[in-house]
Amino acid sequence: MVMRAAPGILALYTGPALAMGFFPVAAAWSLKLVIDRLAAGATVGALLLPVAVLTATGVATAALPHLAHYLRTEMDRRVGQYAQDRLFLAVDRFPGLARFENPVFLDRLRLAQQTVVAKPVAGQAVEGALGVVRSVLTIVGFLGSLFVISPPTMALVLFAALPVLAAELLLSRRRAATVWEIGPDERRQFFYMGLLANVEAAKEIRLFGTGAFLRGRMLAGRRSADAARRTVDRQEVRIRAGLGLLSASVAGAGLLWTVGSARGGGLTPGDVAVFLAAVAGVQTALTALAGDVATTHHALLLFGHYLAVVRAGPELSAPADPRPLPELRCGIELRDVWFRYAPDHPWVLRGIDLWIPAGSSLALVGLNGSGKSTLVKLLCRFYDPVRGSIRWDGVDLRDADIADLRRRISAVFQDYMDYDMTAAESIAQGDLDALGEPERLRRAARRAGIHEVLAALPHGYDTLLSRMFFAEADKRNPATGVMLSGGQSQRLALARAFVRDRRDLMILDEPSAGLDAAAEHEIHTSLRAHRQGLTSVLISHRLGAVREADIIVVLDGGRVAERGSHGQLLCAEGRYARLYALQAAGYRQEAAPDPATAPDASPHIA
Ligand SMILES: Nc1ncnc2c1ncn2[C@@H]1O[C@H](COP(=O)(O)OP(=O)(O)OP(=O)(O)O)[C@@H](O)[C@H]1O
Repeated sequence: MVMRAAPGILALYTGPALAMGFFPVAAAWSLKLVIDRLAAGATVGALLLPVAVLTATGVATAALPHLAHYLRTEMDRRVGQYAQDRLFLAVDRFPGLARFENPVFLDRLRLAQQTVVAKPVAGQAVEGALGVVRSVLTIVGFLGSLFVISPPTMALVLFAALPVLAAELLLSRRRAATVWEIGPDERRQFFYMGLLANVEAAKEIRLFGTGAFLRGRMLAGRRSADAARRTVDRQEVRIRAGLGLLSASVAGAGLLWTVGSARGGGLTPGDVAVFLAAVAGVQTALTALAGDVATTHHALLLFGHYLAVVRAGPELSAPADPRPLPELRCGIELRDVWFRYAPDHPWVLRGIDLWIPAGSSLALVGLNGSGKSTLVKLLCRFYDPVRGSIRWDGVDLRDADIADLRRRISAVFQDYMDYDMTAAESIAQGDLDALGEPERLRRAARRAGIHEVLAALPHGYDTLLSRMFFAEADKRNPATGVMLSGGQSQRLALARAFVRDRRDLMILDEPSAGLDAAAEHEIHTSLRAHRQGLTSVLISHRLGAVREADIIVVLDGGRVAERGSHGQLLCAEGRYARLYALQAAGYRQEAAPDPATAPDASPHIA
């Protein structure tokens, strides 16, 4: 990845990073030559070269780390950008919703974001790998020096190195495993942190006084994650202390031996200097080597999460040779559709058979949890039926290209989005081609009954519908951004669906739940007027809003309990008729004292 994202920088960085491995050995040998020649009364000319090498290595040792640091930082920036792009490209390509609801996958995604995008793990791996090579160069240079002076000392130093390496590898594996193990605790912690700082949650938290309770839960997650980290830290301290003792013993034994040999005339003063530099240099390089191996190992283990996300294939099958999905001419058929969100979850849809003729309006009604929203999610192919099929003019949705299908659908979902963008951009999310077509945006806004509100904003359609991006100084200036009311935001979501004109299927999942009665009436009248051959599926708990639909389907426990027109269902005197009567009675009772002040003219499912 580094080679793809920053090849030039990597090449530049490799040179100084490796060169630094030679410097300690070159400096030690130059020092030996200076000391030995001085002791032998050498001329200035004979001292010049070793002194020059000593000076040059000193200068390079002082300067190169700064250059290397700059190159490393630049490399991290480029790799971070590349990784971020690749990661979110992969996420954007997941066709369905299942991955976003899978906690294990969400953990991987979070770790990938934290370690590869936000932190330069790839750069760490490269630096670690180069560090390993650099340390090996230093160690080989010094071991060679020790071999010249005393082969047994070299063997002793080498022997002491092996436990250091083994221990560092063990620690690195433990640390990486801990990062994964504490995932659920961290997720819990982030959830509560988000909740405590969330403007939507702030109202309930304050009114219900749940702040301390939520904070307690957040801290419990934190304490549990910290306890796991502390265990690894303690293990690390114990192992590192033992290794330090081993290193000090090796250095002490070596020192005794060289001083004794030098006194006996077996070694020159320069040899003693090289020996001391070699023992210190090998131990420093070994510690660095072990640290670099551990860093690289840890970085690569974490990088595995990034690769798992980037390489995760589509969770919905994609046909090798997709069948074209033409304009809807006949209708959409649900054939014995069974669905549950996971194998260990209960069935949500249980054998739905449904025919939605092209050009008709179908309304789905039913109690909470009866499966209405799930059914429309299947129509958009966010999930596939577990059994049965959904056919678009006879073509099973699984045999068509998903992008083709979605191009033919427009929708307002129950949990519609509020975008922190300008009004124009927010509407144009429905069809980005409309960004350059203000008249299309205005037409959609008019249909959704929000045009007047948007036109009256300080910068009209170019007003930012958010207060979150401002500098402190702009905060008091309403022209920099405004907040819409809940109902106005819902109308904006409708405008977003309307701007996707010329689509075959319009899905409206409670499009008017946040609107007042007059607005709801106006929206439904507008929908009827603009339908013109459009096939629509409407979900609403207000039965007054669905009575005009061509077909009304009552879902109960994931099954179709009744179907027919409003009149037919009333005559059948089944569930629909009972619910309708119940709602109508409620309104009659409320409306009786003063019909003019009745809050809502259409009945609701209780
Ligand atoms: N993402 C999900 N994962 C697991 N279960 C889910 C998920 N979404 C919905 N369910 C479950 O599926 C069932 C049907 O939910 P659905 O949202 O389709 O009902 P609905 O009829 O639209 O309800 P409402 O009228 O409250 O909007 C519910 O029992 C719900 O708990």
